[in-house]
Amino acid sequence: MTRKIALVVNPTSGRGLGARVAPVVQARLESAGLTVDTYQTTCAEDVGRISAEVIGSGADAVALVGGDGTIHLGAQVLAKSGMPFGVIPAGTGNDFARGIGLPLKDPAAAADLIVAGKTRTVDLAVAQGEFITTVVAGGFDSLVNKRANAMTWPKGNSRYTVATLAELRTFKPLEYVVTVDDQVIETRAMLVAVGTGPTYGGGLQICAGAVVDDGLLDITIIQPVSRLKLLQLFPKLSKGTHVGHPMVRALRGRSVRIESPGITAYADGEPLGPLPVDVTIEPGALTVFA
Ligand SMILES: Nc1ncnc2c1ncn2[C@@H]1O[C@H](COP(=O)(O)OP(=O)(O)OP(=O)(O)O)[C@@H](O)[C@H]1O
Repeated sequence: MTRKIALVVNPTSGRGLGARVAPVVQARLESAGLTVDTYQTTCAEDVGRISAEVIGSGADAVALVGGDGTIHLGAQVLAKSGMPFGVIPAGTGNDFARGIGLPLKDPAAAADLIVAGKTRTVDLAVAQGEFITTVVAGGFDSLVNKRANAMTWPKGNSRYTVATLAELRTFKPLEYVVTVDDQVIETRAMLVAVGTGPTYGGGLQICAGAVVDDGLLDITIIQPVSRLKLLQLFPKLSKGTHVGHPMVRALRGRSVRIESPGITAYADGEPLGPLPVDVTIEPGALTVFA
């Protein structure tokens, strides 16, 4: 019997990349003999609504075209549904896709994984009643995000560089209480991150070494460092060479509470809400083509 795939496209992801790659993916799936129903989302709510409709519609699988925001929205209804779920990376960050080892710049190759039909299950974090597909973090990076979001200039990623430099001028290490399972850690830190996968921010290995299906959360505490050291840390995060550095404390656990007054937590690149935040793990919650 012909497999039927629902292709849910966020055309705005990756500043329009989603719209451009969708026809390529549809053609690839159809040429492999699959039946494809394509749905273009018109707003954020459409991603969950359409994914939910598709689960009961007789489709064999869903494929989402988009970035981490789109995957986050889709995961809210696809998690624990058992519905196999394909990802065509089309965002600016694509950290979920990176974490499960998908081809990031080759939509046809990502489509081929759906054609091949091999699936695996991956863990999701849960925080504030939402499934989180990559990383929850709060600290220096929250303040940079907040500042960057309030800026109208410059456009694009350079806004984050400007915001980082501006925030560095006044930033002081924050007081945290981090509870990992039964272990309570009271510490000053630059930021605390909790992830099921290794990266956020488009490849920064904040939870380097996180394994997406080990049933555990990876916790990173960046200890207080000088402004210069913090600036030096960011390029290291891209390469993952910060691992083992004395300023980086790494732990693993099944539940985490992050507390720090006045700090907003971010999850999958979007604001999640003010700390404190409790994070738990839902092992094997998503079934993905990979
Ligand atoms: N038509 C639309 N369909 C779906 N989402 C939309 C739409 N318009 C705006 N959005 C919003 O776009 C956000 C960004 O999408 P997404 O995260 O997939 O792309 P991105 O930001 O380019 O990639 P990344 O998060 O990987 O950096 C979504 O979280 C959603 O809130």
